Amino acid sequence: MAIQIRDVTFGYSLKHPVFERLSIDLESFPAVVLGPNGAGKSTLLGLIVGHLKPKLGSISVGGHARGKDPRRSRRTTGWLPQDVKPLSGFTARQQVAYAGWLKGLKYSAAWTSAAEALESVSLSDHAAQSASKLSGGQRRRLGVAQALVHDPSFLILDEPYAGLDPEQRSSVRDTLLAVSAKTSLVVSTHQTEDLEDVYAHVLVIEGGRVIFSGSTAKFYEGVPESVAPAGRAEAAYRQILERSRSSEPS
Ligand SMILES: Nc1ncnc2c1ncn2[C@@H]1O[C@H](COP(=O)(O)OP(=O)(O)OP(=O)(O)O)[C@@H](O)[C@H]1O
Repeated sequence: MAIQIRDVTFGYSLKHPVFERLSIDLESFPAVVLGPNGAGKSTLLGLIVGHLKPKLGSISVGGHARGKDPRRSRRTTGWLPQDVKPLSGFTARQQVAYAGWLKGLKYSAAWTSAAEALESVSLSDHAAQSASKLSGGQRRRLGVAQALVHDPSFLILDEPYAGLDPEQRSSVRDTLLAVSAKTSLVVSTHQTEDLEDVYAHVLVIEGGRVIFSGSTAKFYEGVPESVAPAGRAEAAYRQILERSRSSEPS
């Protein structure tokens, strides 16, 4: 179950493409996408999900071309965008069930799966609460529940840890570890502390270019042994950025 991106060009405006002839193969999951602000992480995930359309090139997810069968894409892919909007007048469980129904579940299955999805992100206690009254962190977890309610083959999460306190982060991380056993997970994050525990593949992008794509072990290559475990991912990331910047023509 791979994700293949071939010669993709995409921009929000014609003058400023975010990606030009971008090609990426993702075959090992969970995969994490790292990169500075504005690197193109959310745009890349939006293209993989099919929420954005490439101007040129092609994207295939699990052997199926994106854009050919939108209903199939919705059924097989779960998506957490950066901004999770509460639906006015819906409880948390109703919102998650509605997301499941939109993705092809029957009403009763969506209702049952919504309770399970809320449980997996530790939101069961808020299932009957109005979605618009959830805190920022709770809303983020609601978004994760919405993304996984229909048991998708691919789960694409844009900054699932944003705005979460350490306890909530650890709860979402445990959820991701659990779901990664049965779904191909792609996560964009600035959170590198748990990288080694969760991800098999690391992708680093900067300025719309891939500057690293490889196994987590390869990502750490060259980090001195003297660096403490808590700082190793950050050191590896900085090393890749510095290497890429110093090899750019001035
Ligand atoms: N809706 C939009 N309209 C116009 N330009 C956009 C839009 N969304 C993103 N961009 C631009 O596209 C580029 C890539 O942005 P993107 O949000 O994909 O980066 P990112 O790596 O996810 O950043 P961050 O870490 O800040 O979330 C940036 O130059 C950004 O300004």
